[in-house]
Amino acid sequence: MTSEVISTKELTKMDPVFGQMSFDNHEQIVFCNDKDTGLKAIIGIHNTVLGPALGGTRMWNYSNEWEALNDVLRLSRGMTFKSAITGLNLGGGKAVIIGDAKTQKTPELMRRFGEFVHSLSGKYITAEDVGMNTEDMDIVREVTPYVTGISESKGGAGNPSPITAYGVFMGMKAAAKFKYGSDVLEDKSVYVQGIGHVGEALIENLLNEGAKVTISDINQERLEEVRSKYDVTIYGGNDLYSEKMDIYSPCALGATINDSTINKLQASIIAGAANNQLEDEVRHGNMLKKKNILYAPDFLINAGGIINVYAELENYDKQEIMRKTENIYNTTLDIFNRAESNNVTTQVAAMNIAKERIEKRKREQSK
Ligand SMILES: NC(=O)c1ccc[n+]([C@@H]2O[C@H](COP(=O)([O-])OP(=O)(O)OC[C@H]3O[C@@H](n4cnc5c(N)ncnc54)[C@H](O)[C@@H]3O)[C@@H](O)[C@H]2O)c1
Repeated sequence: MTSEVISTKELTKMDPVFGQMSFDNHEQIVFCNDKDTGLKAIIGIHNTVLGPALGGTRMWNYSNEWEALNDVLRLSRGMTFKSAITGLNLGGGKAVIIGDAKTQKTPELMRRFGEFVHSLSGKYITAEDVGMNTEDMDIVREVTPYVTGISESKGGAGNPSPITAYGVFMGMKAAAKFKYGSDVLEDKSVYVQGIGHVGEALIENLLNEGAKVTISDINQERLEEVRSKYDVTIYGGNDLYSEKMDIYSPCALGATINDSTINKLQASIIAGAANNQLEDEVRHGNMLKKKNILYAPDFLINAGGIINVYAELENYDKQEIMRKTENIYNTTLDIFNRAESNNVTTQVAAMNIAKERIEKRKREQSK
């Protein structure tokens, strides 16, 4: 990946850490290195006003350290607002491990990473993200209690992806309600970009409701595998953004909504799981609004995963997880209504609520 947004050339023009464009008053950034296991990781703690900074660990073969740093800065900031808007008592954090998850991830490396997490005494709590799974978190659990997303057999809430997908589905239905007057997705054409853990589970929800699903992925084998299981069409063209569709659902990586794609986009709704979908929150939020494309803010509708792992900390059960995730529907509708009445983008409307909650807690703490 990329730095999803800024080119390395741009990144290296700025001061290495605090001067980065993606630096947004982060509380702490921890660089972790271990020669024996080959671990090179960065933990980003953005904000802990509402609680410990919880966020997954992503393992990715970044082209350089600038890109890894930029990613962890952006992702950890996103977690702060995700937990805030979802009403969880958690702050925002995230970690990235630099390397290829397929060839460089070993139990020793994961354990060593867990020790670094442990050294922060609970200020940061980890979980899985791209390149990680519940088994990896089980290994981290051997050396620290500050980890969530562990297997059900080990007392955890299990794989968060189906819950994330359900939340995205709820957000998408709320968008349909707002846009078309009905939240039924039957016969709506939905393009799911990225059919990984979340994408596949989302497809199941969509097909159950009778939506017409087209899938795309850079992994051809994965496309064939998913098509063999479900009644979906594989996208065969080379410019998905120009296709006629009702709903575009980005479920791969971030920043796919940018100057070039918005100009082409024919969808009337964007609702997906990927983090940081807008390359530039303000500019691209405004462009979507102008084009009358309804954007369901990513950090609002993809919160099912964090609701699921939060259950491990708060000891609530599956029913409560589902209830909280289903509530994403109401929160999303509320955001759309606020955005419309205040004439702001949906991203701004959602961010304002999240920021208000953090500011309120800060005031209470300073009393
Ligand atoms: N897993 C969760 O619970 C969760 C929670 C919140 C947010 N998210 C976000 O949702 C997204 C998907 O998560 P996941 O767990 O399904 O990841 P995953 O790694 O299982 O799947 C990602 C899929 O996207 C594909 N992909 C990568 N680049 C692509 C591209 N340019 N075009 C098309 N496909 C591409 C990959 O081949 C893979 O199949 C990520 O951005 C993740 O951060 C996931």
